[in-house]
Formats: sequence, structure tokens, C-alpha cells
Amino acid sequence: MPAKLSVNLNAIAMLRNRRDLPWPSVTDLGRIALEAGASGLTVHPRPDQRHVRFSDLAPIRALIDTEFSSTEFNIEGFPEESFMRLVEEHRPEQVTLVPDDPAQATSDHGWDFRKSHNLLGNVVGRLKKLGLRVSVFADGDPDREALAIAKDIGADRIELYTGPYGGCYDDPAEGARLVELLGETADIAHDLGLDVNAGHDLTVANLPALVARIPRLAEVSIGHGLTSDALQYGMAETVRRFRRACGQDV
Ligand SMILES: CC(=O)[C@@H](O)[C@H](O)COP(=O)(O)O
Ligand SMILES: NCC(=O)COP(=O)(O)O
Repeated sequence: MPAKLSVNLNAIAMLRNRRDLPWPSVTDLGRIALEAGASGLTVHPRPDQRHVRFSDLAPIRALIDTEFSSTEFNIEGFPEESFMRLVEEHRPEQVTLVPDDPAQATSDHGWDFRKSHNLLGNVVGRLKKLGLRVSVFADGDPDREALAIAKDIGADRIELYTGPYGGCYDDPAEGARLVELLGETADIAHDLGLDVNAGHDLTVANLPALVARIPRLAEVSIGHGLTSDALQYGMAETVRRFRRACGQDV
């Protein structure tokens, strides 16, 4: 089964936030992405709401519930109390826990599972009681002991942080080295019984090698590269291009 595509709407929201006006509409672009066959929508609300705003979440939840009930809502973020309240209110099908400091421009590393064992254990327990799938952001580092902690605390999936892989678009040898590390990390996660997602700086160009190395990849969430292409090709055509790059029959 090819990897599913979840479209991250943060970059659309950031463009909208340039003005105190409601366009481009995050929900309308989300609808076009789902109509073009995306399997879900992702948002990463940050405490300062500089990307997606807390008020964007209810319309996205309603869009999925009323028009695309076979697709999923994925909410990503650091599990502070305000984030946990958002998740409790909007009940996404998947929560992706990311170790972001509010001052970070964007996500740039996975969890240190040894250091964050207790924090993640409590939070994952709370989310599992709500019946939500939980994914935890992980570096492409084939450290079996660390990944075993992710399994122990009750996570369902890891999301591989693919930023370094996305960043070496002009260095094929480094790309090949990094995709192998991501692949070895995924192999261990699968062996431990964790499913594997991936995301950050994925593009139509770098997806094929990733899905070839990780054929059981469950889902990719993509925002920045996909939104860039949407400006050039339109959202619907871009979603189809990314779905093909995931190996989907489009
Ligand atoms: C966890 C991750 O890699 C993405 O959620 C990324 O943080 C997207 O958010 P921005 O596009 O707002 O940086
Ligand atoms: N989880 C990663 C994500 O949602 C999108 O990241 P990016 O494509 O905006 O880098």
C-alpha cells in the first residue's frame, strides 16, 4: 500500500496572515486538496499562532466530518497544556508530538526519547484515553534503545524528521546516505511494532527514493514544498503530482 498524503496547511495560513483578511482560505485550499485525493489535512498550531490559528481548527474538523469522512485530521505540536486542550476539543484522528520550542522558526529535530520519557509517557497515556492515534517525531537515527522507549510509552507511530534529507537536494551522495539512515530507523521501528510516517521538506523530487527505501511508509505530511508547487501548478494538480511521487496510482 503506497504512503498516504496528508497536506499541511501551515504555509497557506502563513500567507493569509500577511493581512487581516480571510484569504487565501485555509479551509478552501484544504477542500481542494481532499477533492484531489489527499488522505488528510495536517496543521501545526504554535502558541503564537503565527501559522495556523486556533480558530482554523474547527472549520477544518467540520470539513473533514461533513464532506470527507474517510480522510483524517492530523494535529502536530509540542504537548503543552494549550495544545492538549486544542486536541481534546478537536479530536484529530492523529496527534503528532513534536519537541518544538516556541522560539524555533520550524521543527528541526526529533525527540530525545531518553530525556523525554516521563513527559511523553504521561501525554501519550492521556491521548490514548481519548482514543487518538499518537505519532512521535523522531530523527533518522537507527538507535533501537531510543525507539523502544517510543514503543514502551504507547506511541502508535513515529514520524521520521526528514529535514536534513530535504536540505541536501543538491548533494545526491549525502541524500543517499541520509535516506539509508531513515530507512534503517524505519526498519527498527517496524520491527518494534511501530508504524512509520515521515515529514519535513519533502518534495516531488525527493519522495520517490524515500518511499522506495521504506515501502511500508504509512503517511507523509507535506506543507512547504507542496504549497510552493501549488503556486506554480495549482493545488489540485500539485496534490496529484505528490500522490504519484508517493507511488499512488493517480
Ligand atoms: C513537524 C514538522 O516538521 C512540521 O509540522 C513542520 O513543523 C511544519 O510546520 P511549519 O510549516 O509551520 O514550519
Ligand atoms: N510533519 C511534517 C509536515 O507536516 C510538513 O512539513 P513541511 O513539508 O512543511 O516541511
